[in-house]
Amino acid sequence: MGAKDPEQDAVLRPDERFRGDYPIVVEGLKTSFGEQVIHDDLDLEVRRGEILGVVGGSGTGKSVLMRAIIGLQPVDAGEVRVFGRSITGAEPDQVLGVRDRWGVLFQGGALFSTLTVGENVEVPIKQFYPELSADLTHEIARYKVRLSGLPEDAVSKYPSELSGGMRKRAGLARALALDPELLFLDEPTAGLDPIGAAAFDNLTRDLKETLGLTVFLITHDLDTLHEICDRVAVLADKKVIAVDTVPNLMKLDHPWIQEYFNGPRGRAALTAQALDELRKHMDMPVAANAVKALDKPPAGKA
Ligand SMILES: Nc1ncnc2c1ncn2[C@@H]1O[C@H](COP(=O)(O)OP(=O)(O)OP(=O)(O)O)[C@@H](O)[C@H]1O
Repeated sequence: MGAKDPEQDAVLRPDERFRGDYPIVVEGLKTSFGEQVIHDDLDLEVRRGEILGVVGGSGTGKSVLMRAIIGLQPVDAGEVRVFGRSITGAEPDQVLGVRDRWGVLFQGGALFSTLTVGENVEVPIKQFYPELSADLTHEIARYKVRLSGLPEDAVSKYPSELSGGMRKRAGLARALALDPELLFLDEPTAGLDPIGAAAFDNLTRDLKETLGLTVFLITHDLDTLHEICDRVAVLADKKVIAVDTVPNLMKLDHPWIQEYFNGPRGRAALTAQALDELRKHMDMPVAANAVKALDKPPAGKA
């Protein structure tokens, strides 16, 4: 548990990266809207350097949990600590030095429609580093847009001029604006075609590996869970009922988990992942034959 780690609760200097084991610790969280209790005694720890997938049925409170962690959701009970600092009940200026260490891609991107992509990325830079020159701010924004896999000319485009996939990447560029250590992604591949979704997954994994990010990733996308998540947290019954790797979760005897991971869509995602692995070894006849067999559409389908 994080409290035993001497680095866990150390106060960070602005130039220092978090070195504790758990950048996010949630203990005994309770949230509600009026009479409707969303979370009750929920615990969660996110490990440094992992991509943690967060899944659960619609309305189980995945987005509300993310909002509670970043301090946008009032909390009835419990505590949220990010980089060892308590977020619950803290005034915004008390968590300065923490808020600029995370980036958030909200569902739908949440870009300002009247600003260009570049200007959108500049917003957090200007907010947290107003002393930077306009030239340097533009340059950083341009770099983040390129890092997110957008072409150079996207910098001067408005969100309405971009495809859905490009808008997600623009939202990601803004989330990366401050060189975060922690990235929150709320359903980043929703609405993308499978090729666009796979490309976004690859980008997330590459960024995690090259920038050393910890990623809190809400998703319904089984391919994403199989392909890039180190562990997955399952929300049900107002709590996180399990956190583990996908293969370990699949062994659990919970009805929702079984239906989700071992149902037809879960099995299809697993087959797709197996095919990807086998395609890397097509020089081996056994792999080539297996790909040929598995790639056939099921009987009765065109
Ligand atoms: N601002 C709000 N006011 C009242 N109820 C809310 C508000 N935001 C969320 N809720 C309720 O909280 C519950 C959890 O919502 P949340 O958006 O976290 O679900 P989710 O697990 O992210 O769902 P989905 O997978 O459909 O996006 C839902 O019942 C929702 O109606």
